[in-house]
Amino acid sequence: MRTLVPFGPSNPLTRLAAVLSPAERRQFADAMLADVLRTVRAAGGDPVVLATEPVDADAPVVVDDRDLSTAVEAAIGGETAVVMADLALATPDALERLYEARGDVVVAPGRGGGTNALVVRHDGFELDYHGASYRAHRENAARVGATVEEVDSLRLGTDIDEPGDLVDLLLLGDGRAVDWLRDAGFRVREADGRAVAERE
Ligand SMILES: Nc1nc2c(ncn2[C@@H]2O[C@H](COP(=O)(O)OP(=O)(O)OP(=O)(O)O)[C@@H](O)[C@H]2O)c(=O)[nH]1
Ligand SMILES: C[C@H](OP(=O)(O)O)C(=O)O
Repeated sequence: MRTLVPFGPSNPLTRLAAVLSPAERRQFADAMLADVLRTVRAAGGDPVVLATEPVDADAPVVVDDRDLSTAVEAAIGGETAVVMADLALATPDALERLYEARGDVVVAPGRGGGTNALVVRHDGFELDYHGASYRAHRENAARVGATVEEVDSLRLGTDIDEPGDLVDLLLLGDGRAVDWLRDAGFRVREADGRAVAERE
């Protein structure tokens, strides 16, 4: 399935600014993008990077500097998946479940109310990313009479946004992003019975 992978490489991952420098955030974002592209291909998908500026990537790149929802809506055509570039825990199995779910709209919600992955098979469906986009996308589907299927997946539901997400990647990840984190000195430490990510 054609799979758009939105990517904003200019000052990415600002919620990780407390633990990564601007240059490190860009390197880490690139590593996660590479992992997502590889996983999309392994699931049988056909990735297209939808970026705000030209980037080097192992996939065709479409450049559109308009806001995320406008750019995704313009790039969708026919049956299209949208998989965020910060889903560094995504596996081929999880993406296959997304592709195989029926429904005019298929949503994999992210923790905190986001829409981490989508399949759109309905012409009238409007995109509304940021904020509680999961809720907005369900409402937008209902408005145009589109059926919605939800994919309940830890690996699609865990986007890497905040320092607290890094422990999930260190424990469950398997790719360039987790290698980058380890090379940067991040380790899992147990503190008061909880696992936390810490930089050496
Ligand atoms: N094409 C495009 N992709 C975007 C844009 N904004 C964010 N993205 C991508 O959409 C996905 C989810 O966005 P966020 O979680 O907000 O990522 P981010 O902007 O790097 O991180 P924050 O600065 O912490 O919000 C990531 O893959 C981003 O690279 C945009 O304006 N255009
Ligand atoms: C783009 C946005 O990502 P988040 O900021 O929730 O990670 C969303 O999923 O609507």
